[in-house]
Amino acid sequence: DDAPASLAPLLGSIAARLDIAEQVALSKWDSHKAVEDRPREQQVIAAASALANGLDETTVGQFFAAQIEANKLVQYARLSTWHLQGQAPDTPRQDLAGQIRPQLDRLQERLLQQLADFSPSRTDPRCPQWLARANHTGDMAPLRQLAMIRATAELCVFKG
Ligand SMILES: C=C(O[C@@H]1C=C(C(=O)O)C=C[C@H]1O)C(=O)O
Repeated sequence: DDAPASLAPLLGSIAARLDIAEQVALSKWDSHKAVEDRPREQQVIAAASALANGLDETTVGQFFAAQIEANKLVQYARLSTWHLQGQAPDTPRQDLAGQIRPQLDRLQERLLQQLADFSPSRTDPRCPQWLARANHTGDMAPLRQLAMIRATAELCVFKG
């Protein structure tokens, strides 16, 4: 009952997108901008739908909405910790519009390709178990685990 080979690369790219949330949160700490930016979210989803890769728009929209929700979850958690500490880490910053968002954009195509590759397995009854196993591997930080669970929440499709 091993997961199909297409799952690990998809989860790797989902995690890579979540890694970027750290930089996003730092940028928002500095700028005092809200975590949530609806117009930007709509752009992200529209751009993904345009690439589509043979996937239907509902699937693409739902998948990227989940990535965005997971990304915000990481940001809210980081900001909360930094408020508690009264400071954010003194690490090098990246520019949101000039560097961070272009990085997120560059991940889109890879995510879509990997989602398309995994697509035939989405309706497999073992799908939730494959994901659960992947999301409960020993060494994952609690916040990363929660974010991965959120990001993959709609990946499996239940039929019947
Ligand atoms: C990552 C950001 O923060 C939030 C998450 C987004 C995303 O995951 O793409 C988009 C907009 C924001 O609601 C951002 O502002 O770019």
